[in-house]
Amino acid sequence: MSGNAFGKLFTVTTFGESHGIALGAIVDGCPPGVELCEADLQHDLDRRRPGSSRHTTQRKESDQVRILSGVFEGKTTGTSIGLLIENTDQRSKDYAKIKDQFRPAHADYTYHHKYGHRDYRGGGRSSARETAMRVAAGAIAKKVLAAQGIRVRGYMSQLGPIEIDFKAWESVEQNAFFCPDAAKVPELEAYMDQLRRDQDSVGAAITVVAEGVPVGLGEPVFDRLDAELAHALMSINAVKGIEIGAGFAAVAQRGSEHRDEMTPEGFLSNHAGGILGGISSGQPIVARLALKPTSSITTPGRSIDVDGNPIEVVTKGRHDPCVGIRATPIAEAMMAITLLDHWLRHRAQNADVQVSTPRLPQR
Ligand SMILES: Cc1cc2nc3c(=O)[nH]c(=O)nc-3n(C[C@H](O)[C@H](O)[C@H](O)COP(=O)(O)O)c2cc1C
Ligand SMILES: C=C(O[C@@H]1CC(C(=O)O)=C[C@@H](OP(=O)(O)O)[C@H]1O)C(=O)O
Repeated sequence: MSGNAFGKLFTVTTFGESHGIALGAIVDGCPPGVELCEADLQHDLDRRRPGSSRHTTQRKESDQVRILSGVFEGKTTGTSIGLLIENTDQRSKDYAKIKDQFRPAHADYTYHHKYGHRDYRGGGRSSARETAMRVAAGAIAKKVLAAQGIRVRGYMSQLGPIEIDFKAWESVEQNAFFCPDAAKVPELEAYMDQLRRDQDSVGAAITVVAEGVPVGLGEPVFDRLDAELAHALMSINAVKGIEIGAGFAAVAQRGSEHRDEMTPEGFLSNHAGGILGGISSGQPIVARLALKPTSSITTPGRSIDVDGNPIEVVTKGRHDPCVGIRATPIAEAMMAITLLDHWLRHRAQNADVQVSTPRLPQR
């Protein structure tokens, strides 16, 4: 196992390099009888796709997905779903100059030492191009969850130094940033335009929210839902931090403030982020991701080559000046995959559990 699979009952395995022939995924554990077609996956793939605004990499991929197996007469069969996206716009010559160099903050140095042989074209397997397949698999998970009343959505909550308050879900899909505050978009655009002129990159934060999650998903000890969510979200390229609910702000809170008090009408706050004891509480699950700035920039930086000589690296080519701009659909996908896996596990073990205590209304 080369660490390319995720999940226990609903599992996702991916293959393919950024400049190889194609990317693919094998999705196992999807319940049978789910109506599924390529269009169900394409919407989220289009949201993630490179080259769709001037603020992202200019690599132009249509990311048209094909369902190769696991669907018959428009419905999932319960067997492995095979997915394929062809690469069509590789420009491997961009990487010829840095083939024997290590870009600081990319995976070149670690892949070189781990494997002794690496596909330098586009970073090979280390490229975030791989996340297209997670988004395709995540769209399947979203569809199954939606039938259970569970909805996973995300938005950009910070771009570099610019903090973004949540205003409206409707705004999120109406700009290139997944920004929930339409009034902030011109500031984000101006910041990105200056950043490109500066030949630099910047980090970002993404917030992902799952609503309608029933109480009970998760496991009490090792596979705690928060631990598995952190695993899933941290496995996205360039993610350097995850918060659930209050996250690191909990450090400065007092117990009397942090605890989410309960009334028969529901919880009065959600500092827990919808998870208590590793198990969903029925409140919205809220996670925040910190993404680092892109490593591939044209500002010269010090590094070494494969022979250990000091060099100056300048990475030309087509790169995202802020990788967080395209990360929202990826984060949604990883949350949806994790939740569906736990939803199936919970159903398998606890479908017959009867509790006479009423459940708190969701708010
Ligand atoms: C959506 C997305 C797009 C990315 N685009 C680029 C890019 O254009 N250039 C680049 O150098 N890194 C890009 N990255 C980040 C690299 O893939 C990542 O930094 C690299 O794999 C090293 O892994 P690490 O940052 O997780 O340690 C992107 C990441 C994401 C999530
Ligand atoms: C291709 C995608 O993003 C790529 C992610 C990436 C990286 O290093 O992660 C580097 C760039 O690759 P290339 O130099 O081949 O264009 C991005 O364009 C994609 O997301 O589909």
